[in-house]
Amino acid sequence: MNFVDEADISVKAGNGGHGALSFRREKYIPKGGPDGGDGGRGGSVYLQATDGLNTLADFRFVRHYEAKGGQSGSGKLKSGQGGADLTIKVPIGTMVYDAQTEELIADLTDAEERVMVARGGDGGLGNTTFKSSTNQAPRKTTKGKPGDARALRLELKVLADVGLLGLPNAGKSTLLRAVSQATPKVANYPFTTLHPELGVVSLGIGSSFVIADIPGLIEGASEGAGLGIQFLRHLARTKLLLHVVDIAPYGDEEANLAQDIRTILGELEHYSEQAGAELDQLDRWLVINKTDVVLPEDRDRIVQELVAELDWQGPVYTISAISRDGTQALCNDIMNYIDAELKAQEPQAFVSIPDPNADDD
Ligand SMILES: Nc1nc2c(ncn2[C@@H]2O[C@H](COP(=O)(O)OP(=O)(O)OP(=O)(O)O)[C@@H](O)[C@H]2O)c(=O)[nH]1
Ligand SMILES: [Mg+2]
Repeated sequence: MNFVDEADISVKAGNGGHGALSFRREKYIPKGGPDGGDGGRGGSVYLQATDGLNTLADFRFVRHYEAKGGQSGSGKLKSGQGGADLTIKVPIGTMVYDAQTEELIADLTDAEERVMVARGGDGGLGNTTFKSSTNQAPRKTTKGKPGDARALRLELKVLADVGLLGLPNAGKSTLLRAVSQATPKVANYPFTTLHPELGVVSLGIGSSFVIADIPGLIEGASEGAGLGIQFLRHLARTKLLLHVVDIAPYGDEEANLAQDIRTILGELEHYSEQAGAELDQLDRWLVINKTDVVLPEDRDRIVQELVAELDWQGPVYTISAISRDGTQALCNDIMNYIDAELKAQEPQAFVSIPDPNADDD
């Protein structure tokens, strides 16, 4: 499922420093020649791909980026210092477009790949440059050139880190709405969601992940009941499944949450067998939703009974997606989980093992 995260940013390279107008002034040298230095070049702006980011969420916090200007030249032939370049880190796979012309500037597919998106302005020339046989004391200098300014659109195809799983009407789409800017349809009837939808959850700079909402599953889905199970393949590459459960299915006098949960697990196993996927091996957290419709003491009792009946060993969360009660804590834990997973995947530091046969003197 291709979902494109987008961000609009503007970049401005540094202006060049101005050239200096100056003449040598020293004792015993009454008519010193010109000694005005050139201005420094302005800093350029680069985008660089890094594997530490997986969404464009950070660009919702900072939208404008500016590199430093060059310093002006000065007397004694001193050139102005160049402005420092600015390198903006973007996720691998970011496509960079000029927002005005729609031109594709770069497709940053490799780690550390870098592209200049705004060139720093050239420094101006000091008056020394204009000295000639006919003009020994030029007063001419030039100004630094302005750095490029550009509006950019960044696009990134993202994959879901977390998948929402559950019966129809459990509140999956409501949860996605509560924690991201995505606006999937929510309604009080089964099969409101017909297509998978993704949302970026952003918890601050450098902390974001992607959640996928898919249509609800029902018993027999793996045999084609309801909307079938085809959408489960979208969850195959996620790291974590959130199993969303309605704490008090409306109008269902004999609500049996444990049974509801087993139904979904059964379908998950069926699907994994059929498709050769290992969805049933993914980590799964229980997210008991709609806690606002029961009393707190009932909530705790229901959850305790449920965990005991299922012999559930994994994490359990109680939330109200509609009032956003508990959703922040859930997202924080997901972020920590994903960060820990990423760390575990990083190659281990090289360890050198001493050669036991080496001479030891
Ligand atoms: N009281 C209450 N109602 C909720 C809560 N979360 C969702 N709902 C309601 O439950 C109904 C179903 O919500 P959806 O988010 O559409 O459920 P879904 O799981 O996406 O359903 P499908 O797309 O059909 O699979 C809607 O009427 C929501 O307003 C909650 O925390 N509390
Ligand atoms: Mg839905």
